[in-house]
Amino acid sequence: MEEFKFIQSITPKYYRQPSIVKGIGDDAAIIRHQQVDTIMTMDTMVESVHFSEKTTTPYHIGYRALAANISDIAAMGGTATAYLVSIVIPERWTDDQIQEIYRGMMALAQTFHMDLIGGDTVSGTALTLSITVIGAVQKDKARYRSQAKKGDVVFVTGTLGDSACGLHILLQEKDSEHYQYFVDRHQQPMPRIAFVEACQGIKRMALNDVSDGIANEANEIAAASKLLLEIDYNKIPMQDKLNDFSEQQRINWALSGGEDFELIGTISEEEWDILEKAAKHTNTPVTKIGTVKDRTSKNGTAWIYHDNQYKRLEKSGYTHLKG
Ligand SMILES: Nc1ncnc2c1ncn2[C@@H]1O[C@H](COP(=O)(O)OP(=O)(O)OP(=O)(O)O)[C@@H](O)[C@H]1O
Ligand SMILES: Cc1ncc(C[n+]2csc(CCOP(=O)(O)O)c2C)c(N)n1
Ligand SMILES: [Mg+2]
Ligand SMILES: [Mg+2]
Ligand SMILES: [Mg+2]
Repeated sequence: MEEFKFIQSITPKYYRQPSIVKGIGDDAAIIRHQQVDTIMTMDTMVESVHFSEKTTTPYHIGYRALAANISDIAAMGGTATAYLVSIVIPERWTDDQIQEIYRGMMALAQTFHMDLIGGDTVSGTALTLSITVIGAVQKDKARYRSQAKKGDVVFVTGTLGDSACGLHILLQEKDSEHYQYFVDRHQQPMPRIAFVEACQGIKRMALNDVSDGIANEANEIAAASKLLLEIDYNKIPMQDKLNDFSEQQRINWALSGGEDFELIGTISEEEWDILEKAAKHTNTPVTKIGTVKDRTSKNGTAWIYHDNQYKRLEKSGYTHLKG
């Protein structure tokens, strides 16, 4: 499809958010926020790095790419309002497949009441989706990685390792009907926006979303807060069906598999009750998995208790550039 026609085909007929003063159709979009802080985030998904023909249909490529970005808005404690999509389209991709990618994004955008307000279209060699999401959070209510305090509880939402297990099943072409749950968790992650919205009454909370695996994200909170995060391996929430796989696979997936798009955070014991209520209210499983400590020489790192010993939880998740 010709570029102008393509842009026309993905232009929304109306905008859901009143803050959008100008959407698609000019040199750039305009958003007007007055009483709230604006959140901006961008993540990119590339064919054969983040998805392949074996693992993801065009619809799910769009869905997942937008979900990964909305997850970062949730990790800041906000709500997502609008998004911009830069797409690199190789020649062999058909018009229908590209429309399917947009259908996947539009389905999720509808769930979160978001608007597509711009982007860019170019031809190239690997299908690439680079998405910018704009969000909003009550003034001074953003949840930073640096907000952990000594004595805090470390918690995670949902279960960990599901997405990596789903990826394994898709790549190995295992009986995916029996394991459809894991495949769905890989293809259609649900960002925890409802939960963070329900947490608005909480005074202080550190948050990070699980894109690379908690072995990374726990270290990121420890580093930003200049404290030590101690995690008990036996408390990490995992699906029962994960027991069908080896202990080594389970550990790898839960700690370093990534792409679960759950949240890992820290909160004071005093505010835990409010968090539990928010979790119940939004049907979000939450599990205490550790504690924040102040150990001068080890601050900035995460540790894990497993098989009766404490070990450094090395950053072991997915990294794109190897030093
Ligand atoms: N190429 C870049 N140019 C400018 N800033 C960048 C670039 N890459 C990452 N950043 C910034 O670095 C910080 C960390 O980014 P990172 O992508 O690691 O976080 P994330 O999106 O939470 O993780 P993930 O990419 O695994 O989902 C963010 O503030 C991000 O905007
Ligand atoms: C086909 C295929 N192969 C491998 C993976 C696994 N994978 C790719 S990127 C990433 C970390 C998050 O990336 P980022 O840091 O860019 O957010 C992971 C776990 C996949 N999803 N699909
Ligand atoms: Mg990123
Ligand atoms: Mg993140
Ligand atoms: Mg991200």
